[in-house]
Amino acid sequence: DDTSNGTVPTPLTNYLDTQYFGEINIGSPAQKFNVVFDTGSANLWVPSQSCSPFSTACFTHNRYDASVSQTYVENGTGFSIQYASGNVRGFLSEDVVVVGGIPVVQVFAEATSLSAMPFIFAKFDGVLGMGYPSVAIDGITPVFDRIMSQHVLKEEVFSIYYSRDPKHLPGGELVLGGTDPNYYTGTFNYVETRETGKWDVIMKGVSVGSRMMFCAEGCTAVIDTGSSYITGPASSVSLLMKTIGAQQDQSGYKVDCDTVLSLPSVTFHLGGQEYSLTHEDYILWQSQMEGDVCTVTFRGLDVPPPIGPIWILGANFIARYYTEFDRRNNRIGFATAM
Ligand SMILES: CCc1nc(N)nc(N)c1-c1ccc2c(c1)N(CCCOC)[C@H](c1ccccc1)CC2
Repeated sequence: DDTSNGTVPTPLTNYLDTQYFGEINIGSPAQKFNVVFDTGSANLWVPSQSCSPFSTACFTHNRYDASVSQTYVENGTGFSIQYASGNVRGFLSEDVVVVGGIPVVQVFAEATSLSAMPFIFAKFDGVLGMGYPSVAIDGITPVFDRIMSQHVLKEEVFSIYYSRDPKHLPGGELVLGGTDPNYYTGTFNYVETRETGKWDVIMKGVSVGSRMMFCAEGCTAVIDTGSSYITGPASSVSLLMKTIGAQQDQSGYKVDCDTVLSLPSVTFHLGGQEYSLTHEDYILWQSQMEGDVCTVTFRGLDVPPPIGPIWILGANFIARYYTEFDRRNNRIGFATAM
């Protein structure tokens, strides 16, 4: 954790190209936790030692034990957070949190109940929200804001690299204070955030092959490191899936693996640039007992107004486009990932 040049890397683990998480420490002595660094939320929570033994998802993960930490400060305020895929309830505590070697005194939540679906599938323990303070539950100052106020970072930005192949090490990297040229080529193209307070931008359209099919009049896109997939309004995604010949089953959309090579690219128009994903980027090809299964990593999700309708560009987009989140200039930069 070399903060001498003001940039701090944290290696991430890539689980099946669908979950990316890195290690943080909480308390003294240090208690280790795997967390998703999540631009779609702005709170830190980890499972609590005091979680109910009936909460399977809590019980199968590392749990924070306040009673053994010399730097623990009691708070006790209630906490509840809702994600697109699951909710978490608990209470607030305060302790020293260390990210990439930088210590901050942080108010965070001890989770006492996690919705079994889908947290039983979580390979990570908790979530470290990298969103703006304006979306933080209970008005808690987020971790990155606490780090910025220490003035140890070269720039008030953070960047995310997600690898596209679980065998490729590291599975990813978070950089606080800058970017890591080892993981991108070319220059960054920037898009202003739509309203300061969220990591979202105006998208100018979504094309399939050369045809502009959705969002032609403009729409909102959230750049969300906490989502595995790309989501869009259910009607749009279902038309997109029909166009590429995908069938929907209970676990999402599938295509016949021998049609994969002929699938069209899907292009997202952000700022002055077109960001294309090919079948390499949006098909999850898994060889299973009953043969190969090709899952399309798009999901329909209708987010109710006033926030929705929105598109969420998640891990499969970020794996193709190395992303810099710039708090100084309220903008998001994309470069081609290595
Ligand atoms: C990181 C928190 C979060 N933040 C935001 N903004 N959006 C969402 N959707 C999540 C979220 C909540 C819960 C889970 C999740 C993600 N998972 C995905 C990790 C993505 O890692 C990058 C896993 C999963 C496995 C199976 C099927 C669905 C989901 C475990 C469960």
